[in-house]
Amino acid sequence: FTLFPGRPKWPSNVVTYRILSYTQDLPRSTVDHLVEKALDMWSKASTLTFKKVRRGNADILIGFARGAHGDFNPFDGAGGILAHAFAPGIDLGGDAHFDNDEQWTDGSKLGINFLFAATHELGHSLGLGHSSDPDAVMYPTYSYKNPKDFGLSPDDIRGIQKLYGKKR
Ligand SMILES: CC(C)C[C@H](CS(C)(=N)=N)C(=O)N[C@H]1Cc2cn(c3ccccc23)CCCCCCNC1=O
Ligand SMILES: [Zn+2]
Ligand SMILES: [Zn+2]
Repeated sequence: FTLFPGRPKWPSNVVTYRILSYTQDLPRSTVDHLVEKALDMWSKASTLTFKKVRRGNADILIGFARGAHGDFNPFDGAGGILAHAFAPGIDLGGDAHFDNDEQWTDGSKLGINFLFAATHELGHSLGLGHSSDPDAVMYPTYSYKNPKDFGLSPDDIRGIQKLYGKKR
């Protein structure tokens, strides 16, 4: 695993998040559920807990966008970069953006599995960089994983515990 330079992390073990925008590819409830599932994986492996907020600010703001969308990382249409997220910090820090030009799916082999991408992006939002382990969620390229046996690799778990400690 790798961490970001300076090892930015959230100062509190309670991290708030809010979903600002959705995709036409999946029902809102599915996006809500898969984000919660992704965060549950990270919280099970660490001392972190997550609180969803419906209004106002939050540490991690989650949204879908296409092309140029207000930060210095415009998306590139279908394929290529699927999403990006910022290391823990104020304002844009921790935020995760998903390219709405992708075909976001849940469970089907086609398109991009949203759960997998969300788990990867939220790893970045928590302070993890990329892993050289092809089995790691934090590996730089997307590959289809069977949702049944999809989960954090030992390398991902070592990384998150390095930053936030082991579950007591
Ligand atoms: C791990 C993801 C969830 C998030 C990362 C982006 S990030 C910032 N969060 N680390 C991602 O999108 N990686 C690209 C990397 C990539 C693969 N290729 C590319 C062609 C062009 C540009 C990028 C890529 C080859 C063609 C396949 C394109 C589709 C799949 N794309 C990827 O795997
Ligand atoms: Zn962005
Ligand atoms: Zn990445």
